[in-house]
Amino acid sequence: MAFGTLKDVETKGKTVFVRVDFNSPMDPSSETILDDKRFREHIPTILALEDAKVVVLTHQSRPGKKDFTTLKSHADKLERLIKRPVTYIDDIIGRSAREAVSSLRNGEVIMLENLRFNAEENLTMQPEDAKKTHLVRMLSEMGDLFVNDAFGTAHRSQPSMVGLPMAMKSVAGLLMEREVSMLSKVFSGAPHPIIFILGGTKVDDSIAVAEHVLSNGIADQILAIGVVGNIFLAASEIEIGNPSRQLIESLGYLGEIEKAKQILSSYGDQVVMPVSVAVREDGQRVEYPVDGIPEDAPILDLGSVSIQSMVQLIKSQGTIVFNGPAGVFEDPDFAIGTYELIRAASTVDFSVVGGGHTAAVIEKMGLESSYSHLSTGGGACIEFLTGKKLPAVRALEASWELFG
Ligand SMILES: Nc1ncnc2c1ncn2[C@@H]1O[C@H](COP(=O)(O)OP(=O)(O)O)[C@@H](O)[C@H]1O
Ligand SMILES: O=C(OP(=O)(O)O)[C@H](O)COP(=O)(O)O
Repeated sequence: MAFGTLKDVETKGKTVFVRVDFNSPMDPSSETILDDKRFREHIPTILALEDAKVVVLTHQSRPGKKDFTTLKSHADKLERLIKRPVTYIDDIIGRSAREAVSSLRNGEVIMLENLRFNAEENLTMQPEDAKKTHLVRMLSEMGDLFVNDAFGTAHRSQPSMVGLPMAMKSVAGLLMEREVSMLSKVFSGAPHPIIFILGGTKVDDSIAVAEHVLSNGIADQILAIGVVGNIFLAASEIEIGNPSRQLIESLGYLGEIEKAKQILSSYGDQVVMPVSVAVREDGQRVEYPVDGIPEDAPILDLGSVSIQSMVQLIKSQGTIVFNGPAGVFEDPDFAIGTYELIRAASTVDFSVVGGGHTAAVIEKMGLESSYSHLSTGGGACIEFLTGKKLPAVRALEASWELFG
């Protein structure tokens, strides 16, 4: 790693700012956190700082959204999970925040207010400009060390993510370190054959990943499922029916069909797509081969013939990267494709999962421990897999050069 980690620094007695990503699904009316996976993933980093004075920094949602809210419930949730008091401070850089930080004692933990309540945190800027923001100047004067553990936000070039590392000694937290190391292994060191299973609805991201990993010889094959699978079927001149075509249009992805065609013309023999699908007809699940999909029924899952052959293919892999479900798994009639592929992928030597929906199904199935890594990042994980260096990772590297 070209950045420093917790092993490289002394934290005892230091005032340590820890940037985490506790941005979680919330019920805005009751302020209840609906999924605490990100909290659980950051716990080892916070516990590793038990001799320090810990100041937790995070954001929740974005301005204008219903779940853009204060962090009282986040502090309560963290307190329950680490079984130590966590004091919520309803301030970021004002006098009460500064006083709370300066009066911290070793072993104490406080959480400052939602960073995005400060307008500067919502700006996208270069690290050198971010360093000059009021937010970064004030925060960096209050602490000795910055630990960035917020992998889920690592693709955002925002002041806390890229400015703080320019202003103070900074290292990666344990989650950031594990995410970067596990996702890097996909590019180098993971056992072949390597297959990328690309499903769900974020077609533009999936096409970008497919392009990168096929053109750079990272993946041996791509397995296209979900709406991504429908795009590849359409690119192969298969009639996918009006409802599925309309969904692609309404998501703004008609242009992706042309990109899928280009991928097929260069790497066609490495792209596996459905040979059979399940549609809804008269309220029932009905299966068809892809050359006989009805004109007026939506594709909602893989058909059993495809499920069987894809399960066999997945089981023969050394590595799988799983991003996005095979169908509308929220409806039990159309969940089997997603469940069977997830079960098969859990048997492979090295298995990495990106994407909240896929990870949530894996947790629900109780298969989390059978996977090598479930990323906490959605956009961050995808950007990483398209080969881009994430701004926060680059900033940690630059910081280590400056202060390490
Ligand atoms: N054929 C399909 N038609 C419509 N929606 C689909 C289809 N296949 C999968 N989906 C939907 O994709 C959604 C998840 O996609 P996405 O957000 O890309 O996954 P992830 O969060 O794992 O990255 C699910 O809500 C699922 O219902
Ligand atoms: O949840 C996040 O991203 P994700 O939904 O892509 O996983 C991060 O907290 C970043 O949030 P943002 O997309 O509002 O900058």
